[in-house]
Amino acid sequence: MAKIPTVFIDGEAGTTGLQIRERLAILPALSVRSIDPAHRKDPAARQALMAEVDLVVLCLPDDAAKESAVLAAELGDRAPRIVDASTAHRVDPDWAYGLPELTPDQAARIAAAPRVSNPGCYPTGAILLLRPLVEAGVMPADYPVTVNAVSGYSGGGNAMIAEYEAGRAPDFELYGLALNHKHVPELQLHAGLTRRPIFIPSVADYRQGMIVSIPLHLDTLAGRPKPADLEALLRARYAGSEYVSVAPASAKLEPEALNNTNLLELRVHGSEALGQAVLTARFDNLGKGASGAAVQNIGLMLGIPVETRLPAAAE
Ligand SMILES: NC(=O)C1=CN([C@@H]2O[C@H](COP(=O)(O)OP(=O)(O)OC[C@H]3O[C@@H](n4cnc5c(N)ncnc54)[C@H](OP(=O)(O)O)[C@@H]3O)[C@@H](O)[C@H]2O)C=CC1
Ligand SMILES: CC(=O)N[C@@H](CCC(=O)OP(=O)(O)O)C(=O)O
Repeated sequence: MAKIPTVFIDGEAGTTGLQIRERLAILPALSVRSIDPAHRKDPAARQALMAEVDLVVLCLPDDAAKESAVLAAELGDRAPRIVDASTAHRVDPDWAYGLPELTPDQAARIAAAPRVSNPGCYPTGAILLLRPLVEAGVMPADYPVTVNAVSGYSGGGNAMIAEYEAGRAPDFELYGLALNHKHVPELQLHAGLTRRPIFIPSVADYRQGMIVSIPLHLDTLAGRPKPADLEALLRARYAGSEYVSVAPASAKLEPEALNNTNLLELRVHGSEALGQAVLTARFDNLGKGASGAAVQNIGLMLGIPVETRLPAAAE
């Protein structure tokens, strides 16, 4: 009988790690190996476990993720394949960008890659909206893009969750107003933009769920498209996609509808008469924005079927 692949989640006790663990625990096609909690921050213990598994998932702060990638590389022939959930390697050309829907051949690239960098939650939505427009020539690569977004507080990991759940955080706030959010470089690179986009995230007092939105003046795009043309372009691009779909425009949109799934909905709202549109992406920041996406990538890399929804949501 073929050996069942083994996976070690480095950072298993964190927000992203726990959710990946829950999703992987129900899969018969792989086996999760856990580290002794007393040694979970010990580099030698982590490296020893890495040497015994086929794949390691890094659910760590950036510096610790960089350290783990070095620990894995030191193993040479015994190095496991890696999925990194942190920001550390998302614009590194030696790592495959873990967004299978990025281009028609990206899923195959991920399946063959030794090292995969899981995308940031906000860029996942923005790139899926923007890249098809840039590739089609409708949006010039130097277009002055603005991306607005709202996230549930789980996006900030254990520390932010504790602040919100203790009632010490505001109901809603904008942040990243110095315009230097850590997601801008990967958003720009993988959307195919030559001009740095403006990105304004916000966080509100609900646990999880995200909306990314991008306003457009249609007369500034090539060919002066109507909202329906943009919608048709996105529909054609994601036809047949298991997780990404194009939904009808709506007057209102709330961020929690896709929680605990790996689904992502794109919409083109707008008015032909006004020559204006707003593109939106709705998804779970912990699902397609993090753990669901990581499990999707693990399935591609190990060539096994996976359940990307949380077990509680999969019934
Ligand atoms: N939350 C989200 O929506 C998303 C998060 N990510 C990324 O995933 C990664 C993890 O984030 P998240 O799960 O939110 O963060 P958390 O703070 O919830 O979890 C991080 C975990 O890593 C542990 N840890 C810290 N340093 C080390 C170390 N040196 N060795 C081993 N373990 C260590 C922490 O332990 P302790 O708490 O004891 O320090 C904690 O258990 C980050 O890079 C984040 O940017 C990516 C996409 C979305
Ligand atoms: C609400 C909140 O604080 N969100 C986080 C992003 C969460 C995330 O996805 O970041 P990574 O994928 O890069 O780890 C932030 O803005 O820093």
